[in-house]
Amino acid sequence: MKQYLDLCKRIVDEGQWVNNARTNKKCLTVINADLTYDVGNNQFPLVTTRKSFWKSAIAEILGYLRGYQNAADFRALGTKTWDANANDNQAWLNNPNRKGQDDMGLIYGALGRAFPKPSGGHVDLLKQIVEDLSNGIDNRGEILTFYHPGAFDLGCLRPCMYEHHFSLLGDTLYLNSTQRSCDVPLGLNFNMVQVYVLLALMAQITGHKPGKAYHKIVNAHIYEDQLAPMRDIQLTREPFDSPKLIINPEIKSLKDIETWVTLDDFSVEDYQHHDAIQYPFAV
Ligand SMILES: Nc1nc(=O)c2c([nH]1)NC[C@@H]1CN(c3ccc(C(=O)N[C@@H](CCC(=O)O)C(=O)O)cc3)CN21
Ligand SMILES: O=c1ccn([C@H]2C[C@H](O)[C@@H](COP(=O)(O)O)O2)c(=O)[nH]1
Repeated sequence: MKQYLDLCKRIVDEGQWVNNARTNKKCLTVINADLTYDVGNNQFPLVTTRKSFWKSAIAEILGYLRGYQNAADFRALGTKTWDANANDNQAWLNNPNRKGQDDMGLIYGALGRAFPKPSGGHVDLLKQIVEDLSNGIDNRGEILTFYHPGAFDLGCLRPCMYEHHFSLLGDTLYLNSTQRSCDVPLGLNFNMVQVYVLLALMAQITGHKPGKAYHKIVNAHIYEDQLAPMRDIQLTREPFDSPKLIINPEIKSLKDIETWVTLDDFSVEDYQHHDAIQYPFAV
């Protein structure tokens, strides 16, 4: 939580204004931030200086792992966070590749679970990584990537957290996640939860202890209409101790994640938080 507040404060104090053409909004921006989450010691990085809708964040990462590409599937899992990008962005509505209401196109898991090979066909990156790690193999390239520049015009948004690299040291699993662009008031509140949950789940289904997750952010920004609530409300609040995340131990395989896991398989204990803050969302 302190790392998050330090980053928010750094943007407020040192950020530079950048015009963003896609959203037509100005962003107060810094370059490079490195956050670390101690998953092995259950230091769940949930924001406490406002109410965080952590279930929505977990629904998003489950949807990515399942390769979803439709906002209705994300809603069925328990989050509406993809509705606006699928249905309200004019550039995507005008794109001939959009296949109707709720279509998000070829993004995130839709790519990572079926990454096109130059020689033809696809590779399921996640399945391969789970197989390797389950057999104790780390080939120094256990990389789940969602980044395919050749597919940008086929999806509603380029992936923000675009790469997850897993590593084994003895019986402990580590994760390095990379994010190219970060909406710190809204997106990061979710992305911290997602990096944590991804390592915890992957360790659980591959039979390893979770270690640390390292989260690299390149462009970290606050949109102009989010600055006042961040600076004048959220940053004036004292954080509470971090809560604990409990994951159903019956989740034992990638198939389990693909077939029966729901948000009921996750719970948070001892979550003390300040009141909710509604931040504007840039589509
Ligand atoms: N501008 C922007 N920021 C983002 O963080 C973002 C995008 N676009 N587009 C793709 C996804 C969608 N994400 C979202 C979308 C909405 C919320 C949101 O509205 N959060 C509210 C309420 C969530 C709820 O009730 O479930 C919040 O207070 O956190 C968060 C992340 C993250 N990503
Ligand atoms: O997981 C996510 C997804 C998206 N974001 C934010 C970062 C940016 O504010 C927008 C994406 O806009 P681009 O013009 O494609 O950079 O969404 C996030 O923080 N986390």
